[in-house]
This record gives sequence, structure tokens and C-alpha cells, in this order.
Amino acid sequence: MATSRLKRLGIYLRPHWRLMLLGILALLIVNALGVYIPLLIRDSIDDLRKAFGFEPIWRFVWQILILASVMWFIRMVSRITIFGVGRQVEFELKQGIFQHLLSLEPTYFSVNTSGDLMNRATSDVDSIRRLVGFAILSLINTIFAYGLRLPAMLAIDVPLTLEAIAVYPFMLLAVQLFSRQLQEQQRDVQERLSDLSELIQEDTSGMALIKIYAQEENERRAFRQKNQQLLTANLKLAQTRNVLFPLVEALSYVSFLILLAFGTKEIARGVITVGDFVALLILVEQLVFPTALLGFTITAYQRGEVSIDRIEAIFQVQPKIRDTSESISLPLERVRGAIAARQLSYTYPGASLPALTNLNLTIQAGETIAIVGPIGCGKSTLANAIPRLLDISPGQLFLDDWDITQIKLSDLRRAISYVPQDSFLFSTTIKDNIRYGDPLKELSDVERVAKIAQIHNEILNFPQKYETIVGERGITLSGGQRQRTALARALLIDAPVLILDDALSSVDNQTATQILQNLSSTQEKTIIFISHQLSAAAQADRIVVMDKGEIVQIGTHAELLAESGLYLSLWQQHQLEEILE
Ligand SMILES: Nc1ncnc2c1ncn2[C@@H]1O[C@H](COP(=O)(O)OP(=O)(O)OP(=O)(O)O)[C@@H](O)[C@H]1O
Repeated sequence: MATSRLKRLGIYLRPHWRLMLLGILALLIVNALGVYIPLLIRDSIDDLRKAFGFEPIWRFVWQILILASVMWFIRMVSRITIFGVGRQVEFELKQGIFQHLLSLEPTYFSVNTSGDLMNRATSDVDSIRRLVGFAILSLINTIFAYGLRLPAMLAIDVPLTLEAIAVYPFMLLAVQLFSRQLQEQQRDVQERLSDLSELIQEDTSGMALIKIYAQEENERRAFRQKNQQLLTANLKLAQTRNVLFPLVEALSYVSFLILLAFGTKEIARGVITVGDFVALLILVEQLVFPTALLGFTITAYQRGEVSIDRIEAIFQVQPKIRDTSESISLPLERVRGAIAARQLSYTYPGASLPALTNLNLTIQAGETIAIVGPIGCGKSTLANAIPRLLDISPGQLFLDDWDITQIKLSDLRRAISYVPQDSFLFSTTIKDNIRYGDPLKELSDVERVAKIAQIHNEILNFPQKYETIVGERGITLSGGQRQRTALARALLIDAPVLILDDALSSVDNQTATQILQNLSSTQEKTIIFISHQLSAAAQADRIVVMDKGEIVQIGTHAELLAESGLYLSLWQQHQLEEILE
């Protein structure tokens, strides 16, 4: 294992060194007792052969019983402590990964799929848990088992000991070879199982579509194919297990037979006593389990190594957008809400063309600005840049004359509420969804913003009103209801700047117009309304028209209609669509 990985392992284990030490000490005692008990049996047999009596038999029985109970108890302690450390490390790694992911910018998640991240946070963390729990426990146990038993066995009879353990390297090799295969097959079963679960999940949510297109037969066939793959994978796994475990057992019997064949001769020759022979038998048998486990341990190490790399790859990604020691605090009460862009340009990582080119724009505090333009002209990019969801260079975007890259991120984002087109709602009550940004708000506040977002009356018609659960475990909201709920959520945190990025696209034009009018007249906020709904946008104080990443026109609705520019043609097209609807 590379030193850097060993170092990582050390870092994971460092907080738990006391528990680890206790576990290792317990393992040492267990193994010492494991050697002592066979030697005690040896002495008792030899003593009894000299002078038989029931009294010494009972004494030995009690001694062995007590020692075996102590051994059982201490072994339990060693397992609880070392496996417990594994679970602790698993907990801390999961916590660390989640915390780190929370610090990364949204673009990271568009490149790294949630499936891959989930896999790392679950199955890779699980491999590390096995490495620090199971692998360390069995490695130390094997070292103690051999370290303490071999001298005792060699002291009884050197050639006999060597003959008896001669098959063990083969056992180790067999387990190592098979365990790799076992792990691969186990992973295959896991993957087949998740394929099947995915299909069930997709088909149950797309049931209406399956029926409309009469695809039941095809789906049944697809399910059968995946189910068959799972069955095959399970059978292969069972087959490997059914070969490996009897093989280990058979090899342990071979060593038993060798001992029987040569050991009895040694007894006859008077080199060893019957007690020695029995002790050797027990000691050799005690080495079967640690030897076999060592094979699994090697595989657990190898998998753990790969997993450490995969987890560390997440930790090594540093958030590009973050506070520095020079970041300034901007308390909410000091924010007025003026926004300025100066020569603002932005190119997405890997893109050949810029999404924004030399944008200049000043938005007064309290102004309602609409941003319109054809698909892909850069409206959302501008919206994402203001709360620094994108990595914007310094000196290009300003909030109340403060460069946004110099404001503490939490203060900047507290000052701006941003509603995207497809807002996410959590599987909880509609009330808790609306007060997500401030969970201590009263129902009266939630109702107030729901009224502004024109969703209040519809919520009152839901089965449990504001306590109705939405999402997977509850009722399904229409696109327009979801968007107005998200708007209410953004209004509740009462930020001085409100950005609506096509956030009312599923709401009819008339309602969207009313909502924007309402917001402009009742809220003392700077409102940036990005939309294709031109009749609503026409209500804004000023309209910014964008095309191919640039601002091509700015003015009121009336001013822009008087010019022969892009706005006029967009408006005419919009009018035509309204008539045709
Ligand atoms: N994550 C991304 N990576 C690379 N390019 C992107 C990314 N997001 C957007 N773009 C590109 O940047 C340009 C501007 O996109 P943007 O989403 O800002 O346009 P838009 O005006 O909001 O479009 P729409 O009206 O469809 O919402 C487009 O060419 C788009 O393909």
C-alpha cells in the first residue's frame, strides 16, 4: 500500500486510537488464552494418564470452562471495539463527504453524476469500513495467532508442527484467489439488483406512459431479462462459495490427517505424549480460521486502497467559489439592492464561446428589471452569476458598489433570493417547503407570502391544507403550483434582491403578469424577472434585451416598441402566439 494511503488510513484512525489499542490488547489476551487452554488440556490428559481420578477431572473441566468463558467475553470486547472503530470511521467519512459536497459549486454536480457520488459515499466508504474494521482485526488476530501458537507448537515437536501446517499456504492461496472472485461476484449481484430496482422505480413512475403506448409486453420482457441476470449472478456467487468453503474444510482435514499419521508414530516412539498430541491437534485447528481470514483480508486491503483513492478524489476538489480571509461582512440591513455589471464576461469551463460578453448594466435599488431574449442568449448565466453560483472574476459584478467576489458568500446569498425555473420541493409539508429558508417562521408569515405568490387559495383546497405533504410521499403538484410554492419560499426570506429565472414559465401569462405587478408594487425589492412571457415582462420598470451573450437593447416597454430592434420582433411573435393560443 502506498505510503500516502497508509497516511490517510492513519488519519482516519487517529481519533480512535484508544479504542483501537483496547481492541488489540483484547486480541492479544484472547490468543494467549487460546494457547494456554490446549496446553492445560495436555497437562490434564498426561496427569490423568499417570493417576486417574474424578476429582482432578472436575477441576480441569471447571478451569477450562472458566477460561473459555473469559476468552469468549474478551473476544467479544475485541470485536465490539475494532468493528466499532470501523463504523465510527464510516460515519465520519460520510459526514465529511456530505459536508464537502455542500461546499462545492453546482457546476461540479453537472460534471459528476449523482449515481457516481452516491456510489462513493456508500460502497467505497463501506470498503474503507471493512478495511479499518474487519481487515485490521483479522490481520492483527492472524499475527497474534501465529506469533503465540507457533512457538508453543514448535516446543512440542518441530517436524510434526511443520508437517501439520504445510498445507496452510495452499489454504491461504486458495482463499485469496477465490475471495477476489467472490468480491467481484458480490459486486455483480449488487449492480444487477440496483438495475432491477431502477427499472421497477422507472416503470412505476412511468406507468401511465407504458399504458398509453401499450408497452406492457416490452417492459415485462425487459424485467425478465434483468431478473434473469440477477438470478445468474446470484447462482455464480453461490457456486463460488460452495466450492471455497468445503475446500478450506478439506485442507484443514488434510493437516489433521497428516498430524494423525505422523503424530501417532511419535507417540508410539515416546517422542511426544498423548497430551502433546491432543494439544497439537487443537492448536493446528485453531490456525484454520486466521489463515483463511488472511486471504479475505488481503482482498479487503486491495479494495480498500482503491476506495481510499476514490474518496480522496472528492476531498481534493477544492471549491473555487469560497470566502477568503479578506472577505467582508455585509449585514442584511445595510444592503440596498443595487446591482451593477461592468464588462461582465463569462465562459463555461470547456466551452469554446463565451456565454456572456462585456455586459454593462446598472440596476437601481428597488427597480423591477425584466431580462428577455431568445433561447440560449445568456439570461440564466447572468442570473446565476449574481449570487456567485458561477465563478465570476473580480471587478465585474457589484452589489451596492461592493464587488460580489469580496462579500462573504453567506451574506451575499442572504441578500439575494433566487428562484430557478425548475425549483426543487422536498418531500415534506407545503408549510415546511415554504419556510425552508427560515424554519422558525409562523404559519401567518407562510400564508402571507403564499397569498402574494397566488398559491394560498389552492393550498386551502389541499387535503391537509398547509400540512399537506408534497413530493414522492405526498400529493403531486402541477408545474405552476410548484413554481408559485418556490416563489413563496423565496419571498419568505425577504431578501433585498429577488431573481426570478423563468420561474413563472408554467403559470399562465395573465397570472404571471398579476404576480409581477403585485411584487413590483408591494415589495421594496430589486426584482430581476427573466422570462419569455413578454406580457408580464412588459410591466417591468425597464427591459433588458439580450442576444448571443450581449445586451442589445435597454428601455421601457414603450421605448423598445418604438425602436426597430430585437424586442419589437420578439413582441410581435409573442402577440401572434397569444392570438393562436
Ligand atoms: N453548464 C453549462 N456548461 C456549458 N455551457 C453552458 C452551460 N449552461 C449554459 N451553457 C451555454 O451558455 C449559453 C447561455 O445559456 P443560458 O442558459 O444562460 O441561456 P438562457 O438565455 O437562459 O436560455 P433559456 O432561455 O433557454 O433559459 C448557451 O449557449 C448554453 O448552451
